[in-house]
Amino acid sequence: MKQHGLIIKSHGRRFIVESEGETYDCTTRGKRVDYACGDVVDILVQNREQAVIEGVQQRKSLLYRQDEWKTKLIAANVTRILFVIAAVPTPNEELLNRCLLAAEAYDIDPVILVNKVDLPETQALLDRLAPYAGLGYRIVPVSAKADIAAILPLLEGQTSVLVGQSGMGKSTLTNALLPHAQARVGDISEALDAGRHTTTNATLYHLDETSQLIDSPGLQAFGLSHLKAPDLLHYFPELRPLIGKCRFHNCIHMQEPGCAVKNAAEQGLIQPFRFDFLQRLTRELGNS
Ligand SMILES: Nc1nc2c(ncn2[C@@H]2O[C@H](COP(=O)(O)OP(=O)(O)OP(=O)(O)O)[C@@H](O)[C@H]2O)c(=O)[nH]1
Ligand SMILES: [Zn+2]
Repeated sequence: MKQHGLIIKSHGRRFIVESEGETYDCTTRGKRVDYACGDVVDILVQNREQAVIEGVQQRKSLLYRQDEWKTKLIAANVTRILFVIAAVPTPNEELLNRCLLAAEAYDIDPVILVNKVDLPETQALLDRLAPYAGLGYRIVPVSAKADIAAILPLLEGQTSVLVGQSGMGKSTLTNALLPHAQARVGDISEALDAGRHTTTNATLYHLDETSQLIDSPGLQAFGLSHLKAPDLLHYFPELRPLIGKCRFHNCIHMQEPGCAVKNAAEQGLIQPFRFDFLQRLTRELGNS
């Protein structure tokens, strides 16, 4: 029997799918593994516990992670990205910028969660992030250990994902947000959960009827190779007004004369880090 389901857990080649009140351990056809937590899939039920994924419904969004070797899927159909950053360990601004760009490319409203506000070093980080608030990004200070109330309204009616560098407090935040949801997914058998710490790519938890939270492991880089260099200005809020202002319509803002973006950078109208980031990304996408 064919039916729709929601992937709530991905473990390499296996997926846990929720469908019509039941949970199935699913394999895929052939060698196909390009499914992600949050995907709505077509499944063929085989018995009470097993099914096969036959295809995937069109996605509203798809986030990728990238390591030295390859790109993998993080989560699908996410509507809210919560980027977790903290003063300790040293935050990676490149990762933040890649996350913001991935969000912009899908019109997802990203929120920068500044965790560990109890640490004295946090003020310096908030000062460093001020330019991002200037670009319109919401910055929400929290403490996973003391007070997470500011996060709750951000989750309502959304499929949210917490992402960030290892050590920023994602697991602590997730545990604080999930006391109820943990119990709800408790009916997935222990066997399916075995190896969770080594192989689970992501898990989706139901917070309430309309809100989900996807938990994914710490990541080094967002995969952005699906983007096209000529589209990049659309994803930088501060550069959008310059679209169409360069002398050459196909300007990629590297060496071209009459480049409005380069002129703006020279006049200090763009944060140097953001301009460098645009150029780095243009080179990266050009080579891919
Ligand atoms: N002071 C302080 N420490 C925190 C806070 N939240 C988390 N931590 C600590 O930060 C460290 C890392 O937290 P985790 O939740 O394991 O971080 P993570 O981002 O999930 O890291 P990975 O599991 O490696 O991806 C732990 O020692 C936590 O106790 C906080 O609000 N304040
Ligand atoms: Zn240009």
